[in-house]
Amino acid sequence: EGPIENKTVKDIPLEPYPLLDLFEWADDLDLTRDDHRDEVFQLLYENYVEDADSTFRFKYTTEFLDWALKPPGYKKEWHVGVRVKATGRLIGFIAGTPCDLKVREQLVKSVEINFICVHKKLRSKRLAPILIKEVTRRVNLQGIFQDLYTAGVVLPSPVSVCRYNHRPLNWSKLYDIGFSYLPENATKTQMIAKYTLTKEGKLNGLRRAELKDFDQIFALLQKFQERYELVQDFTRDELKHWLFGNVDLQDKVKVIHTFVIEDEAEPGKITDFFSFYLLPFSILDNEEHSELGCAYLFYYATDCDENQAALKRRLTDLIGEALIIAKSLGVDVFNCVSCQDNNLFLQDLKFGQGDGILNYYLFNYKAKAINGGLDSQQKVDYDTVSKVGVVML
Ligand SMILES: Cc1c(C(=O)c2nccn2C)oc2cccc(OCCCNCc3cccnc3)c12
Repeated sequence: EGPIENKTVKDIPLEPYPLLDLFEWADDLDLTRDDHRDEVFQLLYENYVEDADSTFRFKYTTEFLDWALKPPGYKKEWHVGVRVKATGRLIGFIAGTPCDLKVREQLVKSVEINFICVHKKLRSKRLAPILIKEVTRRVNLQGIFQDLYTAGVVLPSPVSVCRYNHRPLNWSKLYDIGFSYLPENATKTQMIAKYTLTKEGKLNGLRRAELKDFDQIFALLQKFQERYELVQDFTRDELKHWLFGNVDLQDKVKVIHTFVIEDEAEPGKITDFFSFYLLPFSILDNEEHSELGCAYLFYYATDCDENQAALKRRLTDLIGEALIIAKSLGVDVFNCVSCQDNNLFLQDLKFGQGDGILNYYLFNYKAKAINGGLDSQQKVDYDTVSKVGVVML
């Protein structure tokens, strides 16, 4: 296992990749400027569609982009844009963000590539491969030669494959918009009852995380993720950003929500934490509903280290709390991927398997395949846990 091609910075072209004559690189792009951030927002909002039949489109907030695109150590050169020369209009974008990895204990300095987007009207111009080459060139110039990215499409040799899972929180709305179906042997009342949550969870000591908890959260996650073969090697500042984001944001526009369990027997001691981020979808063709509230499970950890059965019970209770909180925030569906130890709680918490597959790619690094929690038919294997600890946005 290791890098495939050992390039050095001096092999890397200093000039940007050539573009078709009517385009130019947006070298001035600076996402600390509201006008530039809003241009990226607009491009993604109108052209970055997740589901195949264009029923839904990600409903970005600028707060989401600020959080996702500007973690500690980010480089503005890695926010790569393409403009139409004649009009200055932004029509292409791709982002790289710092993401040091550990692949089976090997430290791999890498960058996470995300948000690749080309304007709908310019899809056939082979711009996407040039965007990937250009952001890779700029990352290489900084001495980083490995990239991590995920895609629904199958490209040569993913390092891991995971599956989407969905937990309805507002079943009747998901049914109305055609996302959830009514099984033959069930009535709508029964389906609504199936997904109804209790008002309170089971765990005492649950509260929102505060910055004073951070040291314990950091230590808890470092220890917890020793069980995985692919993890992000967070600095303290990075994890603080990913779990607390802009601490001064009101709950209403907060993107990232992090909670802790404080040990009743030992006040001040944090035994568990979990987090999820909110990223709604616009519903494109439904007069009754215009938006779908989505929460995505993010990082979590527990100090429960007895046996698999105890861990299963603990994680089920912990993420069960996340469902109740997400529901109280108006979320309609709680999403997670078959990574981390998620397979332990998917069934008991009534997650359904999605038809979305998430391939993890590690560019320019040869690694034996890492268990993504799926069986040979790429269905969730509820009897195994994945060895993937990295949660991609
Ligand atoms: C996307 C997504 C969906 C849906 O498409 C969906 N759920 C309900 C209705 N729909 C149509 O369901 C998931 C389940 C697990 C992980 C997921 O996504 C994992 C990756 C999420 N990426 C979000 C993101 C991050 C950065 C930039 N843009 C988008 C998803």
